[in-house]
Amino acid sequence: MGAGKTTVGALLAERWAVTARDTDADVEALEGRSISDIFVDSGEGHFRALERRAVADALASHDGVLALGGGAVLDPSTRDLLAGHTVVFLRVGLSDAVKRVGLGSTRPLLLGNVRGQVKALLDERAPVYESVATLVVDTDGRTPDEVADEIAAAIGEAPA
Ligand SMILES: Nc1ncnc2c1ncn2[C@@H]1O[C@H](COP(=O)(O)OP(=O)(O)O)[C@@H](O)[C@H]1O
Ligand SMILES: O=C(O)C1=C[C@@H](OP(=O)(O)O)[C@@H](O)[C@H](O)C1
Ligand SMILES: [Mg+2]
Repeated sequence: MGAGKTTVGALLAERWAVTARDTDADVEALEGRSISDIFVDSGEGHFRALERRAVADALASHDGVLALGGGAVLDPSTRDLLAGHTVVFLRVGLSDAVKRVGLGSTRPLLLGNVRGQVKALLDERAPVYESVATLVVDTDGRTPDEVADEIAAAIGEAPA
């Protein structure tokens, strides 16, 4: 969270003249309620099931840049579906992540103790992110445009 997946995904799609999609937005559109409301009213487990389906649907039908939510790749079946795709890990350190999401973050997993939660999630998830990535890009101290430039330069044309 705060790595810039949603923001950089949209910029990259623009550079490549393809469409951008974001699985969080897909889940919200399908459910007609916000991610926060889904967590509060139906629980994280329900959100993860919706997310798993949204990622599978998008990978099957979408031809462009897809931004995932930060917890999506914790699901083993989602990791399997990503095999064969170009997967970019936007790496972010604690300080920049907290600055970007804000101490008053509305992201449900960060409520209460943003710094502590971000640190715990980064520590726990970094190995998983590295294991699924085909490209790792550091984002600390860089603008979304600079990050998108680096990805476009590393990958070249939009991947098939
Ligand atoms: N490289 C960056 N530098 C500074 N701010 C950024 C950067 N990338 C994203 N942001 C800002 O951080 C916030 C979270 O970005 P977002 O794209 O929603 O991240 P994610 O989807 O990974 O959670 C947004 O306000 C966005 O404008
Ligand atoms: O890391 C996570 O578990 C989550 C990240 C969020 O998306 P972003 O990573 O786009 O903020 C969103 O899917 C949800 O709040 C859970
Ligand atoms: Mg996002």
